Amino acid sequence: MTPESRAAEFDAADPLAGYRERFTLPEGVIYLDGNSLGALPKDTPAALTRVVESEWGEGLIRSWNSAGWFDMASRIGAKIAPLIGAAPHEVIACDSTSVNLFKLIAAALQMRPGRKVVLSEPGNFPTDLYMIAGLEAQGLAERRLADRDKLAQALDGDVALLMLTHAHYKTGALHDMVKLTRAAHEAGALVLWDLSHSTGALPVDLNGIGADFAVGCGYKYLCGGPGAPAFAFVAERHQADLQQPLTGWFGHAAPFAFSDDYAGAPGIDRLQCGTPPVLGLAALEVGVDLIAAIGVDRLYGKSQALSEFFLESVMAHDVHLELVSPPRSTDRGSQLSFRHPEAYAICQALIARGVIGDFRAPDVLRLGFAPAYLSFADIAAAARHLAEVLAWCEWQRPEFHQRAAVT
Ligand SMILES: Cc1ncc(COP(=O)(O)O)c(C=O)c1O
Ligand SMILES: Nc1c(O)cccc1C(=O)C[C@H](N)C(=O)O
Repeated sequence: MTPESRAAEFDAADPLAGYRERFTLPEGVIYLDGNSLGALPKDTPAALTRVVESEWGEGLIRSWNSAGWFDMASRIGAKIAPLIGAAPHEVIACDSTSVNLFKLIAAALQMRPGRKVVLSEPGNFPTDLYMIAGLEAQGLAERRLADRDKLAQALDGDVALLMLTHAHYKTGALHDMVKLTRAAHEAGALVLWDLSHSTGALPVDLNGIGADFAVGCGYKYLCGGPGAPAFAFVAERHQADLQQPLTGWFGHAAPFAFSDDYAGAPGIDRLQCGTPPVLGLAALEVGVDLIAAIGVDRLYGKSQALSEFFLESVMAHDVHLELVSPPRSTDRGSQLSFRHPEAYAICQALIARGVIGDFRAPDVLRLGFAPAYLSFADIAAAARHLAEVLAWCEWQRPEFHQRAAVT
């Protein structure tokens, strides 16, 4: 049986197959980069048009109240909450992941006086490490990096915060959230999870594991669009004492009292800073609604099946690439990464064939399997394209070696 005929059987039995129609996917494109920028939900343009033409155009400033603009950040946060095992009042959609990291690292440091170390791992997503560096330059933090198998040992009495990305951006390798959260708490440290590559693709149970803080992107599996607002989670038990450093007026308990003195809002709203980006939030809400309607457990099941089927299909074509993702689907996020010295050119050759994956320096070809809109036929076709690119050394063509600014 060819991968294509197996794919036809899988697609026929796939309960999520119908959701593909809810997304705009260009003809001739197999999109394996939904882990970087999620596809466009078909309902998004109309939702944005409504917000622009009716709420902004007609409602003008009245729409802050009449169209619910004031509550959007917490309303969308509450919709993200069940995807990550949080209570509705523990999540807010705001700012970028980088900015939310800054706020929560600083808040955590303040909650652990006498401790300055923020522990993470080398090779974590750069912005996570850079945000620690920024606080280090202010004299507020001390960065400590330990390889993933040595993290538990590195948790000593100086560590204020353990900060890790659940699904690694490059390899997809998952951390054991339960074990590491427990180890950090036993050492008296707090824990901040970056869920950028998990949210909307695999289930996470923040309250079940007793996590303190979390952040994540809105533009990946949540399909909120380029530059979509991110989200932040603060466990209820920390909300009353949380002091975040970006004390803008939208995080004030009474912004329209216009007082000279800052007083943080009582709950998760304290994490807000300036005026929320209403258009970005409007697009994010459509993506979150759609992903929540499909259900994260079903998405996870399909994501595992897609990546397993991709591996099976490339093997059927006798392709042998070095897999840098964990071989078992239960140990990885919704992606597969392969190492090859010519990974960049291979990625470009695939893009020229309409298979959009991405390259992560220096030598990783990363293929994301966003389960909401990919079919098994896509996977079979992508595997065949990869096999042909390699067999025909298509990547050797000089045009595939010219590097673009954004990869
Ligand atoms: C793990 C992780 N954290 C953070 C980010 C980015 O954060 P921001 O939205 O601030 O660019 C990304 C991707 O860009 C990511 O993969
Ligand atoms: N946020 C991105 C951007 O503005 C341009 C290009 C890529 C991105 C990404 O999201 C990269 C992504 N976080 C990654 O895992 O590599």
